[in-house]
Amino acid sequence: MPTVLPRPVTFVTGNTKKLEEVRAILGHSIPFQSLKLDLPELQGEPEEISKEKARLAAASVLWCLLMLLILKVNGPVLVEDTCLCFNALNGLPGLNNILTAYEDKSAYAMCIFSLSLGPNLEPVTFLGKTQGKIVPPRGPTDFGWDPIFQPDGYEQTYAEMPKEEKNKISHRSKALALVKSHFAAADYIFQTDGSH
Ligand SMILES: O=P(O)(O)OP(=O)(O)OP(=O)(O)OC[C@H]1O[C@@H](n2cnc3c(O)ncnc32)[C@H](O)[C@@H]1O
Ligand SMILES: [Mg+2]
Repeated sequence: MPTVLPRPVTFVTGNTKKLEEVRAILGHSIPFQSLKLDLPELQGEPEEISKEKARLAAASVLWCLLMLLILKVNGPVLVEDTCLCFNALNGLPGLNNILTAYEDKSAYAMCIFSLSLGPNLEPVTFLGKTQGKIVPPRGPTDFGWDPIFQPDGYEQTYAEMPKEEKNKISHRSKALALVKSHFAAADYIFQTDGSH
């Protein structure tokens, strides 16, 4: 039985840069709209989010928020949480300068999308990771920690790369590839009134 979705997928974020990337990566692959809302930071104290597991647990708190958003949006909702995790600090997201004390500068960028299709349906999560290392900042400073993250196999930081290049290899694009396959495989029908 196909699942009928009454609206396009609403991506909720307070971060314009994130939205730009999601838009560019998704293109027209799924019916999509956005809602700018400052989502509460759900992680709590930094120590609590030091482990990937805890991060995933935080995602379950996010599920509750998703339910509220679904009622607000009255359709499928997609949200995303990102972190830059340092291997020397056991996956702890945190300040670049802490790392100067460690020889191991390896890190990974991680993105977790949560998709909720309706109040009675279990949310689905999609995780994308890109391995790299922390370097002294290089490139434009308009998006978070992009200047200090250099992905493995590249001489440029995320910030120095052309956007299309980052969007090909990023944590976000890997997670969104899973979102796209999910939609390609699922039996969803988007209801439209023909006006768009
Ligand atoms: O409303 P939301 O979607 O939560 O937006 P946010 O800005 O709070 O985003 P996160 O909590 O997911 O991200 C934590 C920080 O990481 C930054 N960030 C997220 N994705 C990034 C990326 O691809 N490159 C660099 N910095 C990024 C972002 O600017 C935040 O300062
Ligand atoms: Mg946030």
